[in-house]
Amino acid sequence: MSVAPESPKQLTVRTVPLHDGRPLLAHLPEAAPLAWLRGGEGLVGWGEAARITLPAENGGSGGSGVQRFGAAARWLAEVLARAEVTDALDLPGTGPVVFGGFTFAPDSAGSTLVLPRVVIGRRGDRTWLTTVGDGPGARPADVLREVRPLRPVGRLAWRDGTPDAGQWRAAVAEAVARIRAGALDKVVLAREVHADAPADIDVRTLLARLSRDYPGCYTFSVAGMVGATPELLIRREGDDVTSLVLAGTRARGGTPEEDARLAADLTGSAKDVEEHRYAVDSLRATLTPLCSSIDVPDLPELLRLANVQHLASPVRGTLRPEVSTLDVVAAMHPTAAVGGTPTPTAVDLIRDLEGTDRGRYAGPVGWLDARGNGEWGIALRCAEITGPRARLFAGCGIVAGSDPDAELAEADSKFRVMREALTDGT
Ligand SMILES: C=C(O[C@H]1C=CC=C(C(=O)O)[C@@H]1O)C(=O)O
Repeated sequence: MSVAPESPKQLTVRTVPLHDGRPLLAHLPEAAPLAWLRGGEGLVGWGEAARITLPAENGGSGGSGVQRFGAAARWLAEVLARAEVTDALDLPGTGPVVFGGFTFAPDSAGSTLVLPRVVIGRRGDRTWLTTVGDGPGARPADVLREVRPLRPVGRLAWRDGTPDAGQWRAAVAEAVARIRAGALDKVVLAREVHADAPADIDVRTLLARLSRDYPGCYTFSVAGMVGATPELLIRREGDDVTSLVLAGTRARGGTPEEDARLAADLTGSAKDVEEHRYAVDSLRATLTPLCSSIDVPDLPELLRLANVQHLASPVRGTLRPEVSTLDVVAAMHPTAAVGGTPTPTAVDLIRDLEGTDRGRYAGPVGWLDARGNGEWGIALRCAEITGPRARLFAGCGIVAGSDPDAELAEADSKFRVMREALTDGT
């Protein structure tokens, strides 16, 4: 477990209104930017007042027996206990805020939470600045310095990941065979592709393109995981929670007629409706004991994004008072949109057939404030950025009626999000 060595004993946290109408991204410096943005609102942050990076849990190589969500909750409680907060706004996202990303698998190291030194947030017409620390550098005038302009990514060299496209197709066929033999109902299989840039990638460039092209998605950047996910695991404000379940996908059409045909094909497809139902059923089963009331629509709606269209079910609930946000996140992960049904069998099959560590892909990503308000998505349509390297991920829900070639094409349409964000001139 690593914690930022400079963590001070006492954390002085101040939130003040900010009268600055510029886009939030315009404030972000290039080094280790943190972001959670949707439609111009959200949070950006930088610097590290405190940080935890968790090791693999028991069972993995080098596993430590630390349960990652529980360890994160304990760390957060300790950090918040040291915070002296002055918060003039008292809104979701004001006061101390941590950004976080958890690994998909328990035996994978790297779940990370960061308390930034500076956060700028926006909700409706209100913008605020939160600083952590007492030094002269914590004054708004010092914090809001000019940042370097965004850098282009440069010419990329693309490589297939492991498994490659052919091997992944075979893995999908194997999964379909196991599902037809009755071993499980659904599994989500993912693959990766890699891109090498000529220099360190300016994550802000990717964030700017993602939030421009996917304004309805959650554009995020947390400790190197960068993407624009359409899938909201949980938003909490007070005791109210909302979630958006996605499963079932078609590409967008090149013409309005083709688009409508693909949409009708999706909503009328028994295979996709079944795939979606597994995801809704697993969410309902997980949320019901945590909520005093829950509202799940009978039928999914259509969610249209620039690259794909999905079957989508918005779910609302009221949390029981004793339940923490990280309890909910831990209980919901992995949903059937990224794991499968039944979950334990699906997760075992993912390990057998993918043969690679997903890292924080398909894990919960988001932010949390000291009152328990927060937004957590599932890290999809994303890439892990390490210096000049990008590792992109995309996965597809496999059920008895899945066709490996169609799934390969669907994964490609999901890769488009990050491929285009990484490509200059798009
Ligand atoms: C696993 C991914 O998407 C999930 C979310 C929505 C629709 C999905 C699908 O139709 O297969 C996937 O379950 C991904 O984008 O990598």
